[in-house]
Amino acid sequence: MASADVVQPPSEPNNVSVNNLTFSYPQYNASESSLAFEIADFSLNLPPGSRCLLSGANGTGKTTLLQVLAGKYMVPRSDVLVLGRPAFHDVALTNSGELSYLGTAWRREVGCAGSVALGADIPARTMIYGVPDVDPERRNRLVEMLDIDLDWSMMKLSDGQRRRVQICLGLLRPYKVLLLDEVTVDLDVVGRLDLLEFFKYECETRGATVVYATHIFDGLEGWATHLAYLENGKLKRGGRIEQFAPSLDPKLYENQKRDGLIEGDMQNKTRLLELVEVWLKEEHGDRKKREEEERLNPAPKKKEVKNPFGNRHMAYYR
Ligand SMILES: Nc1ncnc2c1ncn2[C@@H]1O[C@H](COP(=O)(O)OP(=O)(O)OP(=O)(O)O)[C@@H](O)[C@H]1O
Repeated sequence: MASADVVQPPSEPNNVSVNNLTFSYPQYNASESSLAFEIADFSLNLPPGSRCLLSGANGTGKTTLLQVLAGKYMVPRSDVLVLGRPAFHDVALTNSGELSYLGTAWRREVGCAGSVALGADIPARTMIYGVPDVDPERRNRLVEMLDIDLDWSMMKLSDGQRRRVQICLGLLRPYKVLLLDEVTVDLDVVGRLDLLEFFKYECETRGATVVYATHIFDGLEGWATHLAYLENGKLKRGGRIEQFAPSLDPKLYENQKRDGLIEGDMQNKTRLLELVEVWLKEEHGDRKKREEEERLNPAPKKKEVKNPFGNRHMAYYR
């Protein structure tokens, strides 16, 4: 057999693959500002089982990136692949539940079962049991873990209780890629840590991948396997977490915990937080300097060229 005919077993594909992605909002008119927001030349690969912390200052593009990964905006097919398939073009990814996105606007988007409004006077049971094709064991586990009382009236819930029901609805089907845009913010500490533990279990046992954008670092030490730090739409730092500090390796963390080398969680929580805090402060200083330079030497106004093919390469000339 000629060597060209030898079929090599395919290497395990990444669950998420972002390849030189460039994206700007379609309606954005860059002629209004020299500080046009754009995700630029962004690449990131996340293998099965990975848990990626998406971090960066306010307005650096975390939500935008998650929404592009979720297939909410059209980008060229090869730029964003989820499970090897184009996130925008392959609608079966979201329809099947293989790709799941839980964002801040999600309250409104999926906060209903059929025609029942989220705030209606119906029990949580109706909402949760209204989702078809769900493994009853998984449903029971989620209801228990999220400490949901199935008799709760959806009309009388606190923000945190309503959020628990919503998270449950979003996790009922076993996703392969889960995109989280700070959905744990309303949860109490125990609820949040239980949920993080559940995600970790799902990644380790089912090879799922989670991308989690958050400003809350409690409990992330020993949880995240990857880190993506964004600065103004660019991936400033990204990759396996231990490359930023060997002590952040989740396996090392587990071993140290087992051997009693980690005294209390507080010491741990600060390592990751301290790392990102330094980057945020650096970025803040750089931005102030840049803004001052731009104030002293304003750039000439740019003129927009209409691009009939969408938003990928917004072209401008002076
Ligand atoms: N629909 C939109 N149209 C145009 N510009 C937008 C839109 N949504 C967000 N932006 C802009 O894109 C940039 C990135 O916003 P994004 O919400 O992705 O940041 P973020 O990192 O998630 O911020 P935060 O940490 O505050 O949640 C901001 O400058 C924002 O003003």
